[in-house]
Amino acid sequence: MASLSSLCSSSPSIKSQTSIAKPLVILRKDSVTFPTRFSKTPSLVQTQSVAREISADLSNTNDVVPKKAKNGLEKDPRELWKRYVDWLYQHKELGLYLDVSRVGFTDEFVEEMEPRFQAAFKAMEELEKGAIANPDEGRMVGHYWLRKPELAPNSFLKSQIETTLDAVRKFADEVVSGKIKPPSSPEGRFTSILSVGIGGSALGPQFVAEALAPDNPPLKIRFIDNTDPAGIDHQIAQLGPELASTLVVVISKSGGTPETRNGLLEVQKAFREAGLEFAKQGVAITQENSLLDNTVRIEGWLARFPMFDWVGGRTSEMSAVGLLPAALQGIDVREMLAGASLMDEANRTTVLRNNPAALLALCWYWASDGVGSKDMVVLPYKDSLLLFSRYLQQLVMESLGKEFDLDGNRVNQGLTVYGNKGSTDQHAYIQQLREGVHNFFATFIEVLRDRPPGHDWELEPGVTCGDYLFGMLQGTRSALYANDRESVTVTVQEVTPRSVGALVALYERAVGIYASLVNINAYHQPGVEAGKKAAGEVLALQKRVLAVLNEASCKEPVEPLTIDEVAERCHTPEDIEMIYKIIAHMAANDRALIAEGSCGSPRSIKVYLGECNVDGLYA
Ligand SMILES: O=P(O)(O)OC[C@H]1O[C@H](O)[C@H](O)[C@@H](O)[C@@H]1O
Repeated sequence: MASLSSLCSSSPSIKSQTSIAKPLVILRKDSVTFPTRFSKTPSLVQTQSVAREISADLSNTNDVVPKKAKNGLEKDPRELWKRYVDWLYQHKELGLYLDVSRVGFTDEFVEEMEPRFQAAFKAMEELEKGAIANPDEGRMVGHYWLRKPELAPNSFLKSQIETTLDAVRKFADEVVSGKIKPPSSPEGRFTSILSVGIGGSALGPQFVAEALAPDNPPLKIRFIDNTDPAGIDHQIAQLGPELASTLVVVISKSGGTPETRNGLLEVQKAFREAGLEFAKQGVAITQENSLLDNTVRIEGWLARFPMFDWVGGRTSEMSAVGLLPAALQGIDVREMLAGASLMDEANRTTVLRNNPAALLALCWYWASDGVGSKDMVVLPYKDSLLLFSRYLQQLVMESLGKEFDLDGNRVNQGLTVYGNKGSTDQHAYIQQLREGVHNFFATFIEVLRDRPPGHDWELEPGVTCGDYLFGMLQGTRSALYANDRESVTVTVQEVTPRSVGALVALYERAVGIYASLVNINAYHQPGVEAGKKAAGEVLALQKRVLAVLNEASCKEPVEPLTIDEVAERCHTPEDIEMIYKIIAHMAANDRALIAEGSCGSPRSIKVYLGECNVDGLYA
């Protein structure tokens, strides 16, 4: 007897690009006359239409059904089943399903949005052909070409993509095999990766490492993704003598990001102190002729791989940025690319119902009124997908969080993303989601396979740990919906390079389509420049404060200055608060005020402050 499990089986894949789905089947054949039209593989449209007939049969009952919720959300279980069947997207070859039935968009809304979706599909088609889809920076947007190089608008780009992929895989193979080895390490091979990068140069590799790294990878990866000295020290301390067999992969598209540069300088210092030659263990992934690229060439590092200006940081997981760290951990990058490519293909259809990325964009628009009025809570019910929401935070919020639209109107757009994992988060903030302020919609990521075949274990008769996890997801989904909280569910068979590649591609495309719906440029990030500029100004002010304090503390007797006087001498009285904070931070770190030779021996700022009556300062 057929069963619902056939919906989830990963039976031999049907060789077709799009979502040929095994039809939904009903457990008890007598509950519905199952159409006999499935003698051949149905197209999705057929499946959908037949599914509509199935659900129509189901709705012919005499049961008393609850009234629809005030906001129009369907609450009748039979109608919900019909909606579930009617709208379920199935990609049979990927074994990936998207359930949008718990988002209450109406048929009228879908009809109303159709022209915008067709425009979005057209824009996406032009983007893939090489249009300047990032007009603010005058750039093409080519991350989809990374998994289908023949899509690239010219042979040079195609060749760059293919050559880089070959070089990444060859290098990784030679490191893992020991053909490329560190100059002096007892193991005689590289055993660790220390990735130095931030933002899109870290979040993708971190997400994929957590999701896909085997229990005993050929090289174990750790990350320096911030300019926190204590964090850097911690990573280097954990490496200890293993620094000698560590491959340092410095990732920076611009090659000039301060945090990454600082991390590199700190790591190079650690290498010097350990008597190791950094260049022989250093690899860079950066744009041609960037500051980092030039450093690599001058210092003769072990290897460098290019980043392309038409790939953004937040969409670089399928470039060398993501593929090199993954391959070094023994992850099958071809499978990642294949999963992404299959998902891309599915997302090229202009039939909204058959386009999973468009369906996601539809749900986002409906749920957040096209203005980000509700947050997207991402809840993967799988430990290994813990970092998916952090990855999506940059992909979604750095793409959609924009002040102006493409016509220059101030829109302050965005879509807030947060979440960790289920069922763990049920013990943290689900209380508020269920009963508190209704300012979100949920995204459940369901992984059907709990453990590798043959490894399952019943912790009570007929029940496994995975059943609990499944039950918690379904229970939370139902409990939220019962209180009118909407959700989508993305289901994959298991966490594999292919399904992870597909998830990355699904959300990259959904962001791009959604951006078209709300008329914004998803591919630039003007807002981050403001923060970087302001940080630079703080450091410049700190230099002036140091000069003023150096001079004052050099005098005999020492010249006590008030905060006001320091600000006056820095010629920026309006920066008095920042000056106060700068001095306090330096005092907390007991910074030396006077460099050797300028005026006596180095003296601690604390000593100087102790000799002054600089009022109001931290102790
Ligand atoms: O890769 P990098 O050039 O070092 O940039 C790292 C990150 O810097 C900025 O924060 C950008 O907004 C991100 O999109 C980028 O991923």
